[in-house]
Amino acid sequence: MATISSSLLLGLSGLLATYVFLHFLLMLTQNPQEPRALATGIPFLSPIIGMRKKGKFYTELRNKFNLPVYTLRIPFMRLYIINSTELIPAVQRQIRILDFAPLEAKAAMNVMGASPEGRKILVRDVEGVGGFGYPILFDKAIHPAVTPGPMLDAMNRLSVLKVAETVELLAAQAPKTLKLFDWIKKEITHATTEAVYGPKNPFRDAKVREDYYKFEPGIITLLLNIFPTLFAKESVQARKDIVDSFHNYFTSRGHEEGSGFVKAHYQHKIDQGLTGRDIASFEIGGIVAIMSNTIPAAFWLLYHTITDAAILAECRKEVIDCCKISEDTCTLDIAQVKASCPVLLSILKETLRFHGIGTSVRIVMQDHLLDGKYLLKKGGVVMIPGVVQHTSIPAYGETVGEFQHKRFVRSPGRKRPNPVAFRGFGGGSTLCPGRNFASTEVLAFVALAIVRFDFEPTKGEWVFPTTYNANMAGTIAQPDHDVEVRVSLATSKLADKKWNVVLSGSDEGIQLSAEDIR
Ligand code: HEM
Repeated sequence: MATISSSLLLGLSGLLATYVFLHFLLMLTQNPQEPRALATGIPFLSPIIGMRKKGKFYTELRNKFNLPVYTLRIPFMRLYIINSTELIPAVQRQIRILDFAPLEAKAAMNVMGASPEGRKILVRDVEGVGGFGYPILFDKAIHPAVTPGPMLDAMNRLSVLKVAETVELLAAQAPKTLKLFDWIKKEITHATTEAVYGPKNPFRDAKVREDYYKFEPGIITLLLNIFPTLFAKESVQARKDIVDSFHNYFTSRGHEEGSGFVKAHYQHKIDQGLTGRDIASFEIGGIVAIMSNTIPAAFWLLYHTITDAAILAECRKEVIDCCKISEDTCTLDIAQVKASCPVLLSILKETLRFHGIGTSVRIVMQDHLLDGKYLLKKGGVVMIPGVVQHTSIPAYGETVGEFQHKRFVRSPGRKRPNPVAFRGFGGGSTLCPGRNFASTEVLAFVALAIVRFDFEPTKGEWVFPTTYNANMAGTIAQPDHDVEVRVSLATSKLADKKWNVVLSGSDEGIQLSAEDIR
């Protein structure tokens, strides 16, 4: 008994000594000018434990301490968490001091599975740019292809055409019971990849589609490099198979018949010196960018539009008002939908706000005094959790916890939400370059679905899907379970018309981020 007690005592004293040591280590290495360190209960470990709560961890700390910015200390790393909307522009202005490129290069290395030569290209210096030239020059290389104008119109025209074909096919089969998320995943994958990759689209092969869906859940394990061959075995194998298909695509010059986007991306890879299978490996990043958020965004936009009869009626009217009706044909120009359906557009933004789980990150390249006040130390990571902004009462008012379909409709006398607090497409140097392409596609999809069909839940009532298990690699949470619906043709004066869906050219983008608002 005496032996047990003394061993226990020894153990407890050891624990206490470690605790005291870590506590002092944290205090002594935390500069008073740095943002205050929080979650220090168990030094260096409490933040890791807290992060298991995902976004809730950051909103709880924001609500409890109400600090503009704070520090989380984890082993060998400082995380600076931004709460204040006003500090975001100060972070985003320091493009190379608070830089995403080194993190992007590291993430790309782990997720894409490039060769040693490809990895070197990701991090090497480029004349006139400096280190990490590959990710830094990437945005510039693809900019013309994804910015409003003829190249983007051509890519979007194809995606609109594919979406219209999907809707036509379902109209021919209606009434029909289907699982909403499953259907959207299939159809958005098809429309998006056809528009980007053209007639030799590797995603036409069902095996490639299945490989992508197997690959996606392992992204975080790959990103953090936690023994991926052990813990993300299926993902690693699926990635290899996707790379094989894309290697064939590029070697048979499939990209030459694809969009301006895939051509520009390919040219960037060649200009930066990539060769062989690395050209296909690096495409993994492009595939994740075009797919991971577009599918859940389309699902939630449709879900929020069809589950409330009043909202559905309002949105339907907006879309029908855009239709040009001749004797037997109904022509819908999606450019008109983008310009003249403010409620539908508002639901898209509210969807991205309400279901947004993304975090913008930057690495501190040299000691920096943020906003002249807060010391950020070299090597630290700045994080802007979208969920903190999206639940901010100062930015969105007391109704912030509700889904308000007209929140983003601009009208005189109504205070508009602070645009900087909308992080659906990120912001600053990492603002999503695909936002116009993706938004046009999902708006077209939902606009057509709601004018052509009625949706009824087979359970008799709508059961709002939870998102507890959402994959944190995405920016929009995926639903935990699917929603089964009975789809029938909508009864309206347009029901027996032939549908002609077009996209006229436009140099105007949609106002999707603070950067788009002039
Ligand atoms: C509704 C669908 C989409 C959403 C919600 C979305 C959102 C985002 C967000 C939040 C980021 C990160 C921003 C940050 O870290 O600050 C991002 C990055 C990116 N997105 Fe999207 N995205 C979507 C679709 C697309 C599509 C279709 C494309 C391609 C055509 C695309 C291309 C990219 C690229 C290349 C980046 C990386 C930018 C960089 O690191 O500089 N996205 N997106």
